[in-house]
Amino acid sequence: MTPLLTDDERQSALPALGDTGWRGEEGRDALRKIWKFRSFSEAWAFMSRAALMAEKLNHHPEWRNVYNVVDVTLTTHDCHGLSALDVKLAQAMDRFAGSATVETDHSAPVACLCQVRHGKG
Ligand SMILES: C[C@H](O)[C@H](O)[C@H]1CNC2=NC(N)=NC(=O)C2=N1
Repeated sequence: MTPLLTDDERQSALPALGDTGWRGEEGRDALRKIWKFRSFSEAWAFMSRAALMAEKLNHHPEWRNVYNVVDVTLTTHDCHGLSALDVKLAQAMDRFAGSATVETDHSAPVACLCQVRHGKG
């Protein structure tokens, strides 16, 4: 069983991850980061490297890719929260992502959803 990060471990690891654009995920003990690459090809190259690291660590991301955007959530299902493996994978992903743009504003006001939208943009 993978242990949850202790308060001390959180204090020492999370602020630095916050500085690179990792955020908490609403309602979960999980880290989230959204990268925007220059192309799908660069996004895929990043995902390939991250996938190999995930296999090596036997620790896998929840992620979504749309064109050049990769939206990653890290948490440890085993202990229902953050463990040292999430910190390790987050740090590795930061190395692999290089200078890709980071989107830190994850939420849009719900008011934007009040009108039915028909396709196109
Ligand atoms: C059996 C195997 O060790 C588990 O299924 C691993 C695989 N990858 C995993 N990934 C993540 N994020 N959390 C886990 O608890 C986890 N468990």
